[in-house]
Amino acid sequence: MRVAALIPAAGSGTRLGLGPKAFVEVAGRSLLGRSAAALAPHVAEVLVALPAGLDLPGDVPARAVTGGDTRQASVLALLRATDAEVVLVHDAARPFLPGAVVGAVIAAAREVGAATAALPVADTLVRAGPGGDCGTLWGTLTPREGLWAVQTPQGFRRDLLLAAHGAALADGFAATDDAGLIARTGGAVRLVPGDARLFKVTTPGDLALAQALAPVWDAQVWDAGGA
Ligand SMILES: Nc1ccn([C@@H]2O[C@H](COP(=O)(O)OP(=O)(O)OP(=O)(O)O)[C@@H](O)[C@H]2O)c(=O)n1
Ligand SMILES: C[C@](O)(CO)[C@H](O)COP(=O)(O)O
Repeated sequence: MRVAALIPAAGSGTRLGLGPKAFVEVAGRSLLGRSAAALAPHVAEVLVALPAGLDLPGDVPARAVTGGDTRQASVLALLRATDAEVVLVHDAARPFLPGAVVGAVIAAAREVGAATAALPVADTLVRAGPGGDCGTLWGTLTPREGLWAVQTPQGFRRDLLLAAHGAALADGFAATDDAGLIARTGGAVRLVPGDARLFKVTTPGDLALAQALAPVWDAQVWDAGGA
């Protein structure tokens, strides 16, 4: 089965505040360039959704489409631009992607039809109510067992994901990720162990962390196994 990597990279990076986030560089390489380079060895083609009017950086070996107003719309544009049987959706904003995670997600997507990298939640989760800067503690979500933090890549049989996007479009339903759209249609999604280094660069604090990690990552001091 032919596998394509789909990279939504059309976000504006509002929370980071440095312009279109996929183009922000960490240790001399854009977030998008890092994500695309990690995926390329595992797939037949790489497709990227970009903000309207922007071109791919020269060092990104990929085909570009124009993204939409939301991540979900950008992924749908990517899905419509490929005929690969299996697609791997990965945020440009997650630049440190171990090859072992890519391989595991592809294998699970082939077997089950849908899969996502995820990590078990290790912190206590609370719901905030009004009051103060962050609110006051409203309640603790228990039990913590069974709660996972979802990462990307997420892998799917393309026909399943297209159908799930079609159903969401028809209902005006918005999800924060593609696995959620599959689950909403009643489809099974396999959770595959992700990696702590696969964090999403969302805030200035995340960017500082990425800048600290990049030299070690680039020196390949760590193996590509899960963490
Ligand atoms: N209309 C959009 C919005 C987001 N994305 C992509 O989806 C991924 C995850 O989104 P996020 O981290 O929220 O990025 P931004 O939308 O750029 O960030 P912000 O919400 O802070 O503006 C990113 O690779 C982003 O480029 C996209 O392709 N199209
Ligand atoms: C897809 C995702 O990265 C999984 O955790 C996440 O839902 C994206 O959320 P964002 O608010 O669009 O960054």
